[in-house]
Amino acid sequence: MGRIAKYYREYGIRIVKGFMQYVWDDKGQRYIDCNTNHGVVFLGHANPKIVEAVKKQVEEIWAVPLNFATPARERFIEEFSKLLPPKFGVVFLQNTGTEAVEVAIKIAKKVTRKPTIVAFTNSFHGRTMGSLSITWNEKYKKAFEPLYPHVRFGKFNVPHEVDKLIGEDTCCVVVEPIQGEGGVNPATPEFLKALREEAQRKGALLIFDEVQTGFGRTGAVWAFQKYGVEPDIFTAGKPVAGGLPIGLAVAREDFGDVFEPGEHGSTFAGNAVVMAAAAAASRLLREEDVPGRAERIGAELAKALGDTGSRLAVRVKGMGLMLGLELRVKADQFIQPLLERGVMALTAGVNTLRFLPPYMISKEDVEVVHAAVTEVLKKAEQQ
Ligand SMILES: Cc1ncc(COP(=O)(O)O)c(C=O)c1O
Repeated sequence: MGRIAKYYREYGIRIVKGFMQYVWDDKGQRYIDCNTNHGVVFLGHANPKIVEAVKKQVEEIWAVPLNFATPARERFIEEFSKLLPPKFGVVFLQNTGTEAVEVAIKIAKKVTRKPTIVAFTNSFHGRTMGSLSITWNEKYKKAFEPLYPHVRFGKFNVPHEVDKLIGEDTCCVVVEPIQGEGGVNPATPEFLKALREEAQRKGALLIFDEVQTGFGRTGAVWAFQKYGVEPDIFTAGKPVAGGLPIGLAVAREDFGDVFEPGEHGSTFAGNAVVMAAAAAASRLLREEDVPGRAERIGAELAKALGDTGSRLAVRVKGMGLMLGLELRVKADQFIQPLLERGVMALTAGVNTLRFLPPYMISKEDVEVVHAAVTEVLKKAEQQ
């Protein structure tokens, strides 16, 4: 029998079931899911409203190429449009976050005809060759060089260097409003405003990568709405189809016809089952005021994480339900002890424990997470 290639750390746990904010292993142990498949399951595991839409679609039709119209895609665009600020009229459908970034870059290159992409320290944009080229951390990309050569990295959150960074050669500036993998680092409003102004001045497009921040997690539907700064294009992915694979770039209306037939494409993009899930997810997000809920319960989780009393804890970072607890020590040593206490978490950067729970996480769950984090930090202090 073959085996699945290994490039992820494994924790010796076999997950067999999930419902809303919880998953269970094959021994019946329950976990509060603050990992959510790196942020994907923000609307909960097997959320009945999404399950219903998927079941119905599976019995009708699964895959239809973008050459033809389908009711599933029509329902998706109708629901998803209600989540878009007026300036954004066009959606480019993909299957993953990294592809969303790739298509955003392709739009910028075609529109501006310039070569250089500006990105930032501690950025993460994906693992295909284009998105990897604008990812900061050497550990992800060293083995695969040479990558796309025309990339200039600037310092994240340093607004006074932005004018030198963005040049006449720049096709686009790509930035996460809150850096996820890089450490849960929110951009400052001054930084995003400086990028907006300078990109405009130099004829470059501003791209916000909202693959991790987007779709309600930060307390707004899109994180940039918290800043009052609008990009030309933004990406989304992870939670948009409730757990099925999706990635998309959303652009200004006038970029809608930028590609000639053949210049861009993707076999699975717009898959009917994914579209049905994404339509249901978009509707649920609006009807249940998911961003509002993320804001309120996120404030409680942030307070709890800031209240461990441990001298190993530095500070809580992030917004809504995208939260990091920065530590004085490496964070990965705490993932296994937290699993043993029924909490799934992630790391971000080297020293940050990251929490990306579903929006329906309860006050009782927050108390369990607080107790588990407090205990594992206390135990580490004593060693
Ligand atoms: C900001 C950001 N962009 C892009 C990606 C890549 O997404 P995917 O793994 O779906 O390709 C990620 C994944 O973590 C991300 O956080």
